[in-house]
Amino acid sequence: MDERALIRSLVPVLGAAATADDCATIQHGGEWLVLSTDMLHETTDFPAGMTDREIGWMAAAVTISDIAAMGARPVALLLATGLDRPERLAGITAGALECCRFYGCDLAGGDTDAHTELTIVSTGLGTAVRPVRRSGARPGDLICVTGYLGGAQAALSGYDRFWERLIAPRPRVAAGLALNEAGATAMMDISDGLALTLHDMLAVNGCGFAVETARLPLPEGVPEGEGREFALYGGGDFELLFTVPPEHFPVTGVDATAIGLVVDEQDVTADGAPLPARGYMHLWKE
Ligand SMILES: Nc1ncnc2c1ncn2[C@@H]1O[C@H](COP(=O)(O)OP(=O)(O)O)[C@@H](O)[C@H]1O
Ligand SMILES: Cc1ncc(C[n+]2csc(CCOP(=O)(O)OP(=O)(O)O)c2C)c(N)n1
Ligand SMILES: [Mg+2]
Ligand SMILES: [Mg+2]
Ligand SMILES: [Mg+2]
Repeated sequence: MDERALIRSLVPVLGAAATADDCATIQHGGEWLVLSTDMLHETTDFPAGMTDREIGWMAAAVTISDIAAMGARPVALLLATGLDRPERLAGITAGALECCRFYGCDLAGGDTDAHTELTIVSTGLGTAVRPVRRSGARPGDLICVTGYLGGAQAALSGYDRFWERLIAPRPRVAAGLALNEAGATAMMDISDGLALTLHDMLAVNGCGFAVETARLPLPEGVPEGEGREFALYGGGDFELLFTVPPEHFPVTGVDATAIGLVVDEQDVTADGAPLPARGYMHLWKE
């Protein structure tokens, strides 16, 4: 059993909307509230060598990234920490606070508990006049990504100069807001690799995604074949994947690359061949 299959099993129980986007959305007054929560564990999410401060930054960043992915502005974050050792709380909180301040978000509360494995749940609130959803892609739109892909996986594979990229994700909040303003039709963040993310988009759109691998922005100094594997199937980059009508791209102030086209045929392809839904996923033993 994998995480995606398990989440799909919730659809008949909760309805499709509960699992359709990076954030839950609630209409409130003249705007929308967006809400996201993410759980991180020491063994699966915090590579050995990370400091508690870096762990705190990462925990806040993954949630702020989901808010950015809606084209929303982060407002407040709650941090629930299950601690294996009580002395870790100070460093974790300092790191999360640093990240929140950087993005203009209030670290407004949380919860503290004892736990065998360090486990952090960060829950974030943001606002948008009109959130950008994962659905909304239209045939003829460009498929684009911000920044470059594969850096976090390059670090995990021994390319030490990408270490910062792995441990200190930089949510693309300003880009998300600008892309919303510029008319992006669909958006999500790339936490689990480009291929899996495109398949997540496919699941909620009535069209398909055709990518050209020669266009992928890759980690500099990594051999091209390896860099492409990292970009397609490695997790932890936290860039934005979005679709946008060609006449609205590029967007001033947003570092992004067009990597393909939204097409009628409901499939994800790379260079014309089906792209497998492979990437970073949590698994359970059968
Ligand atoms: N246990 C759960 N109950 C309800 N909704 C869930 C649960 N797990 C995941 N989801 C929803 O499924 C979608 C996909 O989750 P996830 O892959 O974690 O998204 P993201 O990578 O953006 O955090 C999200 O909309 C999330 O809110
Ligand atoms: C051991 C390890 N592998 C990979 C990463 C890079 N990384 C950080 S968060 C993340 C994925 C996001 O985690 P997940 O629980 O799937 O969150 P979500 O997709 O819900 O945002 C990855 C791959 C890491 N930090 N540590
Ligand atoms: Mg996301
Ligand atoms: Mg999540
Ligand atoms: Mg994930």
